[in-house]
Amino acid sequence: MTMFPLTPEPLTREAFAPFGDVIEASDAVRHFTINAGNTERYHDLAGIDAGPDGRVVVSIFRGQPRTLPFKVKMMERHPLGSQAFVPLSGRPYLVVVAPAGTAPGAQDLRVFAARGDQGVNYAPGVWHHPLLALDTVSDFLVVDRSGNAPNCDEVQLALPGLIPAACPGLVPTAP
Ligand SMILES: NC(=O)N[C@@H](O)C(=O)O
Ligand code: NI
Repeated sequence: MTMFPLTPEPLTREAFAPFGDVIEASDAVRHFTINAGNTERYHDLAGIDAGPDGRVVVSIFRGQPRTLPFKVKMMERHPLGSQAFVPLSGRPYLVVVAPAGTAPGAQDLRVFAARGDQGVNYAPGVWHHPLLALDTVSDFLVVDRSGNAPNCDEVQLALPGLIPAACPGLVPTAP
């Protein structure tokens, strides 16, 4: 089985903008001091969307680590709402996305290496691979939609993508 080589890239707000939001305490986002100077608020970081008939829910995903090299054989999307992942374990992880719309092929995938202090929020309908924790069992706070209508479409990739063992974009968590 041939596979399509995928190259991880560092996660930045700009690069991830076509797919959603990056959730991080960066000087590039609006932030201001509150609580009589004790606390800095990094404000309004992600567009949380549960749609007209959904409810926003907060969960914790405890992910088992994936082994690299990793074959990306499927992708999924949530057409009715956004889905945000914020790491609680402080460890790097991988994010694989493709633009909302037509089912992606391996050549449409983007792979981002996220630091342990960066979260992501997938906009509704953005194709993504399910959680890709690395190295050790990792917890993530997840903010997404709960509702009655089905909200998870899956697609199998005719040609799998391959994430290499040595991910140049994987950087240690910021000090
Ligand atoms: N199925 C589920 O809730 N998780 C996936 O949506 C995922 O993106 O990890
Ligand atoms: Ni998902």
